[in-house]
Amino acid sequence: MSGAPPSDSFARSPELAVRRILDANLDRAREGLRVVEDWCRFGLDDRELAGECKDLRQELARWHAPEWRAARDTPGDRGTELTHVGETQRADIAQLLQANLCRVEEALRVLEEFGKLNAPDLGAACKQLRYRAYALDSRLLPYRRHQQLRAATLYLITTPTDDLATSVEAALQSGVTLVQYRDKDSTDRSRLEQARQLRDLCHRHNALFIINDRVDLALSVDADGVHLGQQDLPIAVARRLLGPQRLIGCSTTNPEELARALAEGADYLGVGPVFATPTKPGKAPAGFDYVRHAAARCSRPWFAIGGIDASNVGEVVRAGARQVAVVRAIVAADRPADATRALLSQLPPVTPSKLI
Ligand SMILES: Cc1ncc(COP(=O)(O)OP(=O)(O)O)c(N)n1
Ligand SMILES: Cc1nc(C(=O)O)sc1CCOP(=O)(O)O
Ligand SMILES: [Mg+2]
Repeated sequence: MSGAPPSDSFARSPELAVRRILDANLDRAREGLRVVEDWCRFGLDDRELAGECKDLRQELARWHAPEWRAARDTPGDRGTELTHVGETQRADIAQLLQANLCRVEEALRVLEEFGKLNAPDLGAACKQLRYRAYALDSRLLPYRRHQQLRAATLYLITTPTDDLATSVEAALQSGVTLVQYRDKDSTDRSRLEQARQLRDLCHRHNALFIINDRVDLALSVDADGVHLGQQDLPIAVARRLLGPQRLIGCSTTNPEELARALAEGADYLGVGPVFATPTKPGKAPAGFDYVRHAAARCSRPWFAIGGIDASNVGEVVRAGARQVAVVRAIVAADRPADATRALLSQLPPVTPSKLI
């Protein structure tokens, strides 16, 4: 390194710096917990989860030594102006919760590491608190999945292509938040590899990742759920295998199938085919009457599917759909990003208040 140090932080005593780190991260962890707690209390009406957040906050407050508070120097903190764009906007409650849980977990990890230097008891306590924060995170996971499902207006379903990951990534970057891996032709080895790759991609972009047909594959790659048709495993069998935390979608073509799928506990429905489509050859279109029926009767998220693209999605929305699923309109498009935007611009977003 040459020249003068870039900041006077080099001149601070390491001991003072560590006190400031402990002070800042004790606050950070408690603030994040407060956000999660208020949602559990006022949004979910879940006394037990709210109580766990409160317990964690109080436990942290007990560790906050006066000498660490005294080390605080907010005007001299060069980090207060570092704001990432993602911190000023949250798409929905699910994202807000996820961001705050991450904040808590990160702060606890920092406390654990720096605590090892001059507060080993704090370090050890924060390790335990971090495990409790992970447990809280996984108890909120099903709720976050349902929120995201309800907020997703465009569902991308894949079909094998030369560079599927590139198309899926373009769609994710353009606003898709729900992806289904559907591959009827490949070997299981290749499905496993592709599913892992797409799962990583989706989770990096905070999108839900669903597997078509195969409960075993969904479990193997830790997907968010599975999509089942009328000829696939019954919902009850899939639920036993997947547990209550993962999503199960079910294809329906008429009012009877829709009523049965709801009664059997599907988390969301496919409603179609709206139009005849070469992606599902031989399946007669259910048409707009069935879309209107779903709009009037379906209390859970449902996706109009079959032959939908940017040129006809407006009609589907006018028939009552607010969520649609597509294969070719994105995967076979010359520019998947443009195709995604063209579809999304015609699908009104769900306002956060409707997600509660
Ligand atoms: C969202 C969504 N809806 C319907 C389907 C079709 O499922 P299925 O009838 O099982 O047919 P295949 O996709 O397995 O050929 C779907 N995949 N997704
Ligand atoms: C996979 C699938 N299921 C349907 C159903 O009605 O259940 S229609 C369909 C194919 C949708 O593909 P595209 O967007 O290319 O028309
Ligand atoms: Mg199927």
